[in-house]
Amino acid sequence: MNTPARAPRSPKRGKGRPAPPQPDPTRDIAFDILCGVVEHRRMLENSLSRSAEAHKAEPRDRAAAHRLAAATLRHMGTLRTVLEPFLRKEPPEPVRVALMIGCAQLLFLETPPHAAVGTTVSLLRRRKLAPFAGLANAVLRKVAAEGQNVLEGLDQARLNIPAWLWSSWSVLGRGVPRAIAEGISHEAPLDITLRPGATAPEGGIVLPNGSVRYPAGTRVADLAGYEEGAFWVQDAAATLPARLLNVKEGEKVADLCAAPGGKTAQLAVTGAQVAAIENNPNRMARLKENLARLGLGNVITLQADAGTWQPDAPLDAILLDAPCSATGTARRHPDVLWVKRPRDLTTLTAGQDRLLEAAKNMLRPGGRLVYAVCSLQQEEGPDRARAAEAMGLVPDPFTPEELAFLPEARTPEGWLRTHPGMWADKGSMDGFFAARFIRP
Ligand SMILES: C[S@@+](CC[C@H](N)C(=O)[O-])C[C@H]1O[C@@H](n2cnc3c(N)ncnc32)[C@H](O)[C@@H]1O
Repeated sequence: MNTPARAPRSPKRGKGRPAPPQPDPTRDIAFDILCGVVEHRRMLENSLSRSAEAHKAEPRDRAAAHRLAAATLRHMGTLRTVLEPFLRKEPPEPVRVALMIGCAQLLFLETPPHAAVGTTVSLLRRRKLAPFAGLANAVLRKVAAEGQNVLEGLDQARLNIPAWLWSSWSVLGRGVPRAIAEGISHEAPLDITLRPGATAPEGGIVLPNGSVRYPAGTRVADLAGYEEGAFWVQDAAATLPARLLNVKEGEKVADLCAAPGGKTAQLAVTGAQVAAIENNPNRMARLKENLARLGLGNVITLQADAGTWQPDAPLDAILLDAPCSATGTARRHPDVLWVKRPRDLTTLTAGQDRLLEAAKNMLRPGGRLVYAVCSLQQEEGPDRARAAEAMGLVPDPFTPEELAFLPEARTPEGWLRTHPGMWADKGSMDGFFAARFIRP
C-alpha cells in the first residue's frame, strides 16, 4: 500500500531565483473547487462560493474555472488511475488535486504540454506547495508522453463512476450503467423551453419533446429573446413531470418545491392558478427573478415548508419535485458522483415521504399528484411510488400516447424513467423518475 510522501526538497535553483508565479485565477478557483469536493465533500457551487479567489475574479475566469473543475470531476476516476503508476508515494490530497487538474488538461482538454505542466507547477507554488513542484513537473511530463497509451487500456466509463452508484444502476437494465456513464462523460448541451408562441433563437435543434437544444458552452444570455422572457433554461427530461400533470386553465395548482422555477413556468403558462412553494430564501429569490423575467406575474410565490403549508382550499393538481440525491443531473453536476453517499438516501427518502403525505392531504378527491425526482436511485423513485400507494394514493399510469415521443422512458408500471443513456445520438438527457397518482 502507498504511504504518504514527505515533501520532496525544492528543485535546485539555477543562478537566479525562479520567476515569481504568475496569477492564474482560472486554475486557482478550479483548485479551490476541487479541494472542496474531494477533501470536504462539498458540492461544487458551495465550494465555489467559499473560494476567496472566486470572489475577486472576473466572471469569465470563474466560468472557465467551473468548466475546468467539472471536466476534472467528469474524468476523476480515470485521472486517479493514470496518475497512480507515476507516483511512488501517496501525495497529500491537495497536491493530487493539482496533478489531476494538470492531467485533465493534458489528456482531455488539449492543453499544450508546456502550458499544462507550467501552470500546475505555478499553482503549487502559489498555494504554498512549492516543495512538490519538482514532482509535478516530472509526473506531468511522463503523463504527457505516455498518458494516451495508458488511457487506451482503461475502462474509463467504469472508473469514472463510484462503484456503489454503478451497481445501484444495474436494476435499470443490462448495459444501462455503462450507457449512463457514457452520457455523463460529455458536457451537457443547453436546453431551453419556449413560451407558447415564442420563436426559437437561431442555432438550436428542436428535440422530439419540443425543447430546443444548443451546443454545450452556449451562454444563455447570448441567445436572442432571453431578456424579453421568450424562454427559460430546462433540460429536456426536466420538462416531462410538469407536462404529465396535464394542467388546465383555471385549475388550482401547487408546485411544492419550486425553485429555480422551470416547472413553475410550465404550469403558469397554461393559465392555471399556480402557487409556488419554496423554503430556501436564496432559491426563492432566484425563482422570483426568473418569473419576473418571464413576465409570469400570475404565480403566487410563498416561502414556506411544503411539509406544513396548507392551501386555502383543496387543490386540483400538485407537482412535487422533491429534493433528492440529484444523481440524474451528474452530466451537469459531476460533483454529485463524488459527494453523495449511500447513507444520504436514508434522510432524503424520509423527507420525500413526509412531502408525499402532506401533498396527498392538500388535494381534493379526484385531484392529481405528480411525484418527481432528478435521481437515478431506486429508493427515491420506484420505492417512493410504492410508498405513495401505501399512503392511499391511487396510481394513474402514464399512457403510451403521452410518452409517444420517448417510449423507452415508460416503465411497465406506467412510471417515467429517463437517464443520461437516452437520446445518446442527440446529446443525452438528465435522469428523472416520475409517477402520477389520484387522491380517491
Ligand atoms: C429539485 S429542486 C426543485 C426544482 C424545481 N422544481 C424546478 O424545476 O426548477 C427542489 C427544491 O425544493 C426546495 N425544498 C427542499 N425542501 C423543501 C421543503 N420542505 N419545502 C419547500 N421547498 C423545499 C429546495 O430548496 C429546492 O429548491
